[in-house]
Amino acid sequence: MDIIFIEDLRLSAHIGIYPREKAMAQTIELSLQIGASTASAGASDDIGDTIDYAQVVERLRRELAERRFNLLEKLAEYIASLLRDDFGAAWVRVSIAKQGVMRGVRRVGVVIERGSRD
Ligand SMILES: Nc1nc2c(c(=O)[nH]1)N=C([C@H](O)[C@@H](O)CO)CN2
Repeated sequence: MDIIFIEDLRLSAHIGIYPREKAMAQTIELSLQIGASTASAGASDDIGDTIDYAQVVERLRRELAERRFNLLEKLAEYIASLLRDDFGAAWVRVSIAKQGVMRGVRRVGVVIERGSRD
């Protein structure tokens, strides 16, 4: 399994369970590992033969600008489904972190893996 990755993408999102979080967007940090064969693109040198990570970033910016989530878990599932259903990823690891939301803790977050690595 080959991997296309996006590391520490900072996005503005409406996410959280508390009223103050629902009232305004906050910055989340997103890291993605997207499992897909890169062999075709490696042979053809054509962006049409692979998952374009620039398109992934653009799509996520648009989606997060429009949607609201309570939990990081729900957002992670949403992103995993989007990558598999709309971008054709066979396997994904989605890591999402919030920074500075709790006293004494630098980052909190979730990591999920979905799909098959075979
Ligand atoms: N497992 C989770 N725990 C918590 C979440 C979450 O998304 N998943 N969210 C919150 C609050 O929104 C928090 O980020 C505010 O400090 C608390 N626990």
